[in-house]
Parts: sequence; C-alpha cells; structure tokens
Amino acid sequence: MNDTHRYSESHLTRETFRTELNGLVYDWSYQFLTHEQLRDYAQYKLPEDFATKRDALLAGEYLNISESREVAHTLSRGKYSVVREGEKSKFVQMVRKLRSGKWRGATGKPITDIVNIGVGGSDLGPLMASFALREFATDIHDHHVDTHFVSSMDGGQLYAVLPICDPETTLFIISSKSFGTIDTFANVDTAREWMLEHFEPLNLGVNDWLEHHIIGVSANAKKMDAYGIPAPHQLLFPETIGGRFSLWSAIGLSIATTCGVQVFQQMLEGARLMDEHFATAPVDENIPMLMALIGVYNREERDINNLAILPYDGRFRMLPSYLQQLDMESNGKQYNAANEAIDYPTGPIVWGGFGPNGQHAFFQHLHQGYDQFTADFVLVLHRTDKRFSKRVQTSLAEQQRLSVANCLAHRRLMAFGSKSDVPSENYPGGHPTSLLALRELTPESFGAIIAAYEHKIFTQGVIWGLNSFDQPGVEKGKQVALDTFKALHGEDISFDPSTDAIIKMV
Ligand SMILES: O=P(O)(O)OC[C@H]1O[C@H](O)[C@H](O)[C@@H](O)[C@@H]1O
Repeated sequence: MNDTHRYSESHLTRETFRTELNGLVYDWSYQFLTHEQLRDYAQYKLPEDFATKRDALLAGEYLNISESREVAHTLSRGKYSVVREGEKSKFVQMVRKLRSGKWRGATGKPITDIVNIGVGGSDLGPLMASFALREFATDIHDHHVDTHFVSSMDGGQLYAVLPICDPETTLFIISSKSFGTIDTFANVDTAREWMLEHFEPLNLGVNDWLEHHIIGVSANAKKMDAYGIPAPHQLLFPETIGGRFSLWSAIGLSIATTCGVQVFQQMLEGARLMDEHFATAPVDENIPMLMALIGVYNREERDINNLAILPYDGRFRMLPSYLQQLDMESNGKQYNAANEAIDYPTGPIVWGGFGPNGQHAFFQHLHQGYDQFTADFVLVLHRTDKRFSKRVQTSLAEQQRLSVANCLAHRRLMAFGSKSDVPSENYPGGHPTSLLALRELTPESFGAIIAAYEHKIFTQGVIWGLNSFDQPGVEKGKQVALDTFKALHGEDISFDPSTDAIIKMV
C-alpha cells in the first residue's frame, strides 16, 4: 500500500480521521491507512461471516469452541446485569449494606475495610475501574469504607494491607471464577490466619470469620459451599463470562463497594452503548473495527509486533496492565479456532505505562531507539472536581492542559519526527499511533473505552481465525509450577542443573 502521502502534515488537512461516540474521540490521523484504503482493507480482511459472528457475540451466543460454552459478557451490561433488579438484587443489597455501615463484623463493629482477593481477571478489571472511578461515588452516607486489592501469590500486597486493617472491621471478597486459583487461596489462607489469631482470644473462630467477614464471588457455587461460605454471602456469575471480561459481572463487586451502585450502573451503560455502536456503525466510523483493522494492518503489513498503551490521565494508570491480559491472553496464539497450527502473526505484545512519567523514562527509546512500535495515547481533555476550591481547581485545570499538550506533542514527534544532520538531534518518527481522547472521564465514557478494546480484540480474533476466549498457555503455566512447588516441599523431582541448584538454596 502506498503511504507516501501520509505523515505529511498537509495531507491531514484534506481528510478527517476522527470518529466520536458519546464523548469518546478516536483519532487515527497518524496511522498509515486512508479512508479508502481502510475500507478496501476491511473488505480484504473481514471474513464473510464477520457480521454473523459479531451479532452472535452481542447476543451472548458466540461459541467458545474449545471450552464448549457461549461467550456472554456483553449480556452482563444488558439484560443479565447484576444491578437490573435494583434494590431487589443481592449485589445491590450487599453494596448498600457495606457502604452504609450496616454490615457488621463478628464483634458488632461496622466494616471499614474491604479487601478484594483475586488475580488476573478477578483483580485487574476491578482494580483499574475502582481506581479510575472512585471520585464519582455519589451514594456515600456517613460511613467510609476503603477497598484494597490483593492479588500476588508472594503475599507482597498483604504485607502492606494487613497492618493498616483491623481484623474486627475488615471484610474479604474472595473473587475467583473457578474458586480454585492457588494464588488467590494462598492469600486467603494468610488472611484467615491473621484474622483467627485475633479472634481466638475473643472466643471467636472460623465460623465467625465465614459468617461476617467473607463474601465469595465465583461461577462455582459448589466450591463456595465446600469452603463454607454461607449462601447469602455468595455471588454467582455464569461460566459463560470469561475471567478477563468479568468486571461487568458480580466480579465488579469491589468496583461498586468503592464507587457505589450508581457509578457501576453508569459504567455498564457506557459499555452497552459501545456494544450498539459496534453492531451498527459503518466500518470507517466504527471505533472498535477501526482499532482492529489498523492493528491487523500494522501487525501484518508493517511487521510491528508491539503496541504501547500510553495513558495521559493518572486515573487510567492501570489500563496498560488490564489491556495486557485482555489482548495477550485472548490473541497471543499460534493455533486457530479449529486447533490447527498457523504460520502468521497474531496479537501484538501489549505494554506501556503512564505517559507523563514514561516521558522521563522509556520515551527515549520510542523517539530515537531502533525498534518499531505502535501506540495508543489515551487522553482526558477536561477535568473538573467539585471537591476543590475554585482556586485549586484552576491550578489543577492548568495541569490537565499541560498533560494534554505533552501528549499531543509527543504524539506528533513520534509521527513526523524531527530531522537533523546531527545524529543525536535526529528523531526519525514514522511510528503509527492512535489517540483515544475522552472529552471528560465519566463512568459512561470509561465503560465505553473498555468495551471498545474488548470488541477490537474480538474483531482481530475473528480476522485471524482464533478462539479469543481460551488460554491454554496459562493453564500449562499452572501445571508446571505445581511440580516445582512439590520439589520445594522436598519431593524427589529433578528438572535441570540450574533449577535444581536454586531449589536446594531455598
Ligand atoms: O478467577 P479465577 O478463576 O481465580 O482465575 C483468575 C485468572 O486465572 C488464570 O490465570 C486465567 O488465565 C485468567 O484468565 C483468570 O482471570
């Protein structure tokens, strides 16, 4: 494809490469494709049954073949939403009880700290959304609850969280679709020891812990029963919702305990509107499809193997980690949906970091390093926050403008470069990037941007013939780690000289 006319600033004045949905602006001006090329590329790349597959996804009917189940996460922001029954919903009642201080611990004190224990999809989505949306909480009563997140198997986060919590006023949400992930239960075991150590001198025990200080969120009711979680404290969600797509479901409980039910509902609504847009907008105005086709083009025609996610608003700090799982676990595959080996590139390596800080760190490589990359800049154009006086708000608004200016400037430098005969002053440019700009961050626009990425990844999976909804590579990782763990416990298992030697040192 001929792109000699792109990356010339004059060309950009003749065509608009921008589409908007409810305050989410997607600008692809600094990508290689023109509208015409994009439409041709869509015809060439999208399989004939793409619309059928898309409709099946949005109806909750798309088949995850290898796991023999449907894919239903889009329904969790529509007709099967956990908040659809309002005050009658168990999810809503739990959130209200916790956020109003009516949920009491075993000694009768109101819960003040909630710890979500989960990993992967049971951690990254809730953590990201809670962090991004906490300032929008509207239904705060007199009571203040803090929500913490613990995921890592090494206990590293418990070291930080336990000392600032009081066992009598702390509640743990065990978030695990399978209710069997070893990382999560390693953390739960330690949390239980911490609590029981405090409870036993008070003549309280495991049952008091289970009765007052635990909520289970899972697709596996049997395992929650077996663990002893009382039925009223169990939240179930369907098997058909994949872990990395589960923040919209009951797994989002910690989002709602942090931000309130209303914000959670608004987030779902933003995602639902993106579902509608994905279903109906023409291809060169369809945000997820544009993102997908541009990504496939960069991967296949330009041989660019990585995508940097560069948010310029601190509330999106966790977005790169979230999208890493969403994309790499879905499309990082060398086999197709029919389980045949494939010989073409699929999903890119997704990485990134908070843009303003990255400028003082890894941007050197982006501006002058050897490697090719593509990037998504994520920007929020306006921010107001009534918690501050006018005077402080004015200063904060100036900071927001500073961040916007830096984002736009670095994006230009990556696209157009800055030529000089002095090698150290030469910036090659030519890196294709997109801009996702929110006019304002709201729960709705947040929901929309996350759903856009989900559909982008789905579309790419369809183009590449993948099943984007399984993750055997992760399952394999769990098995190999089990054997190593046994060896650490003294079982006579040998691996290789390096591993064996380190095991002996532990
Ligand atoms: O929610 P859980 O069943 O505990 O699973 C947590 C995570 O486990 C695995 O690593 C899967 O690959 C992830 O997709 C999942 O999100």
